[in-house]
Amino acid sequence: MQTGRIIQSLSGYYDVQTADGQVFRTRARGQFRKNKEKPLVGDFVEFDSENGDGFLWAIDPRQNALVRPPIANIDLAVIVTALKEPDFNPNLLDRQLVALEAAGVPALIYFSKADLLDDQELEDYQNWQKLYQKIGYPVVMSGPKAVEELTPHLRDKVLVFMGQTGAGKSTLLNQISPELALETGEVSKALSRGKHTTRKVTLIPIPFLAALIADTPGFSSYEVFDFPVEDLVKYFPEMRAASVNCRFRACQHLNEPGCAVKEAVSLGTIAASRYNSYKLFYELMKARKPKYRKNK
Ligand SMILES: Nc1nc2c(ncn2[C@@H]2O[C@H](COP(=O)(O)OP(=O)(O)OP(=O)(O)O)[C@@H](O)[C@H]2O)c(=O)[nH]1
Ligand SMILES: [Zn+2]
Repeated sequence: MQTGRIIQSLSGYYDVQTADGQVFRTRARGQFRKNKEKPLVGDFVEFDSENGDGFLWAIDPRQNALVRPPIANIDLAVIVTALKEPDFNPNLLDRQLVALEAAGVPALIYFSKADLLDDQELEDYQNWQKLYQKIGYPVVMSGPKAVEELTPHLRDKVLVFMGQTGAGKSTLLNQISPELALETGEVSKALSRGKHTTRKVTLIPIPFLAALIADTPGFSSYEVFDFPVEDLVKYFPEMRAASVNCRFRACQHLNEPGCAVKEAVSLGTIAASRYNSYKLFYELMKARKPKYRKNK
């Protein structure tokens, strides 16, 4: 028995890389299908391989996983957010942050197109940068120092890049590693060609960072949250922290008296924009039709 990480899946085959860099093509054992357990790219697995015929025997417990792209054990998601063209949308950024918090995936915010801002705008955006940094998210602004600033955050990690179309993902990848940008571009083009194209998921190495990056970007615009609305506050770290002081244990931080979250918003220690996102998502989640399918 050997252990390794799945670095590619294609038509029911899983390519597993061992610590010494060797790659073995494997198939999942029938027991996985029976248990409705599906190996994901990024999974650490136990497998054996003889004469090129490999089988997966077990999947190690996952640290986290995303649906889009279907990758497990992600160390960092880089959210690429344009400051201009399209205009910065804090709501969209918060939506992506909440989805990542809910999935247990650490996030870094990359603000692209800072060069398109005038001095006044740049000052405003430095305030956004501070706001998110204070919550605990690393924030990097585009510019000549961006790659240098990003490098320590990316080293040795399994990465997913996400962000709206036109946000600047390819441009950033190109700055980090030109060969990589080319490769991802080609792969995503191949993927979008048609529904009948075989679904392939790959982690591509970035040798100088000793990192791996998913070849497909994460979700971009609208994402339905699939957790109970009561949990929403947990995924706003600064609100979660404040909410322990709410008078009522079941406080939803809307109209309840003695709400420590609203108090913090009025004092300015929690940003109004973040609270607005909370309220908006809350309303959207309340308004959606209940789903009767069992979540597994
Ligand atoms: N001025 C400026 N333009 C940028 C920057 N980043 C990206 N752009 C431009 O914005 C446009 C979109 O950038 P891309 O890198 O293709 O965006 P993307 O996120 O990969 O978009 P999709 O491939 O559609 O998902 C291109 O015309 C880029 O040249 C930046 O930092 N400054
Ligand atoms: Zn409250």
